[in-house]
Amino acid sequence: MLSHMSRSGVARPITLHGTPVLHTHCQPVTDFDNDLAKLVDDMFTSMYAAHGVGLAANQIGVGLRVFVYDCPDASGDHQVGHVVNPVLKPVSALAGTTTDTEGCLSVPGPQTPLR
Ligand SMILES: CSCC[C@H](NC=O)C(=O)O
Repeated sequence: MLSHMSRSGVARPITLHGTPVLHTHCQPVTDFDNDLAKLVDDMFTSMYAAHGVGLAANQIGVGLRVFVYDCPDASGDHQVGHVVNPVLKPVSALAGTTTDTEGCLSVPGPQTPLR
């Protein structure tokens, strides 16, 4: 996989709320092949083009369980990666809390305070 600074992906349009792919369960990835690598590269390029810090595959119209991120952590260091077939689990109270705001590239405009 290329580093995020030298990716050769293609920026695809961001899918907006109301588009069926955003309202349908995404499918697990079963083939870890060049198509997946190209998808991840396109996702990074699309995310950066949209000035985002995270992007799911269905936000560029692909109904697969994949997301990419490039977020500063609490120290300001960028954490960059991609996740395939994520599983959501409750976070321990020991994980601590933080405050920030969050929006969604597929719902342009609103920002919600987080804690
Ligand atoms: C890590 S939450 C990211 C939220 C948003 N990305 C997708 O909609 C963005 O602002 O990039």
